[in-house]
Amino acid sequence: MEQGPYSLLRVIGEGSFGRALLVRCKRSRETYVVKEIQLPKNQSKLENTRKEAVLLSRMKHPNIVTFREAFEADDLLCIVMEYCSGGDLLGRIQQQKATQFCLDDILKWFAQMCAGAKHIHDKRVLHRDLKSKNIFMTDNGTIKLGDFGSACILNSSKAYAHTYVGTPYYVAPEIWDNKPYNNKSDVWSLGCVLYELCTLQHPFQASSWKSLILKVCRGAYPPLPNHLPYELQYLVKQMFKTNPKDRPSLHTILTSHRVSRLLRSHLPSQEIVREQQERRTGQWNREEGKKVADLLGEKSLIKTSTFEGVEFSEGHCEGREPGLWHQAARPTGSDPANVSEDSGQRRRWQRDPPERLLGLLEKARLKRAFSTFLINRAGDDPLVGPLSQPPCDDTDGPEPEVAVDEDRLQPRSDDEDTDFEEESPCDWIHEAEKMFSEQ
Ligand SMILES: Nc1ncnc2c1ncn2[C@@H]1O[C@H](COP(=O)(O)OP(=O)(O)OP(=O)(O)O)[C@@H](O)[C@H]1O
Repeated sequence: MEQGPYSLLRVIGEGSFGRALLVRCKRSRETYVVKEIQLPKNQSKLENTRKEAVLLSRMKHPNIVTFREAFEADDLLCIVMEYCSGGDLLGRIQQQKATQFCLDDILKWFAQMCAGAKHIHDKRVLHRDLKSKNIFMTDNGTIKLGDFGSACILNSSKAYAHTYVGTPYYVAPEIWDNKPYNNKSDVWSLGCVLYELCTLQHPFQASSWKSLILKVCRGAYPPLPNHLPYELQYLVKQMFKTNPKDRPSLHTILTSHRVSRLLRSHLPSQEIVREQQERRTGQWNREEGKKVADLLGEKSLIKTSTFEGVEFSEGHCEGREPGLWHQAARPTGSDPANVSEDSGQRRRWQRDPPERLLGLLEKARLKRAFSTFLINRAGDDPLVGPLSQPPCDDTDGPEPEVAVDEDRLQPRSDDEDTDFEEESPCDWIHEAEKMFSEQ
């Protein structure tokens, strides 16, 4: 590092993927963060990892940590990015001690998070590890989403010793149920961050895996304090819908949700203008998309997903079994309540708690609160997670009054939404089971 264009100031932390360093550019004297990621040995995977890292890092948006450059040193891919001197949001929340944030700050920060995450989703990229620790602040108080793409980079190579899951406290119910990660899974995680901003607490507090997963899968969280506006309470409730189809997309949250007006009044005006321009120029017009799809029929490059008005370019779906899209498609006019029954294995929401997972976790040693969660292929501790195993795994003591997702057995799709899933879902529960059986 010292011989290159940057000099090392200090190590600012070590995450699940490697170290984060604070460096100074020798020429400009500006400070940056360098994230080190271990590179795979296999050549073709190496190329993919490089490409993906750079592609993902190059997303440009005022609410996304800015990429500067990437270079390789030894076996490490080093991604140089903007340094957010205000630190991460988790630190900011912890500084508050018991003093609640004012509503303006909550709305201003949350609106910016949504704008950054929406930008990623518009490009068909999933963050997969949204949490207050991955959300940063600049010295002028702007919110920046960081660390997106790490998950994809990590997943892109089997040479890595891990299968990526996410951060358990922020992971949506469908992930515990081994369903594919989708844009609404990011919405769930942002719901957790919004809840933290509103209460300084995590919505799903638990002292055991079992309790955490059951709470998440039931969508059971202590309600927000009454003094917060109804729109926010309603939004949180919707973001914690256990069925991803019932959660609003970021597009809906920012444009046509009850809370949109409040949020948009807290976004900088340039963001509103930018977004309107993007909508005018870049995005598919729904009517046009439908016409093209009708014309081309089965051979269409554009396929409509479970939800109307959703366009997928097949270019984005390489390697996906084509049949799955057919399973996911719902004819116009069919009853959304039946979608989960009719739409095939991958879309079905299982109503039972994930027994398979709970059984598996009984065997796991658990540690490290709030960390990114990986299935460790090589180690003797296959599940590295956030909670320490209590003597009795059954309860968390008396439950406080909780809001439960009452509608979870009667799914109600948000037909206006744009939905997409990860491209190569990994059956991580199966991976973990295999490892346990080999031990
Ligand atoms: N762009 C940045 N600006 C300022 N601080 C940063 C930046 N990126 C990371 N950090 C800080 O560096 C430390 C390490 O971050 P890193 O993302 O590597 O792991 P993590 O988020 O702590 O853990 P995990 O990998 O489990 O998510 C954290 O304290 C984080 O706040």
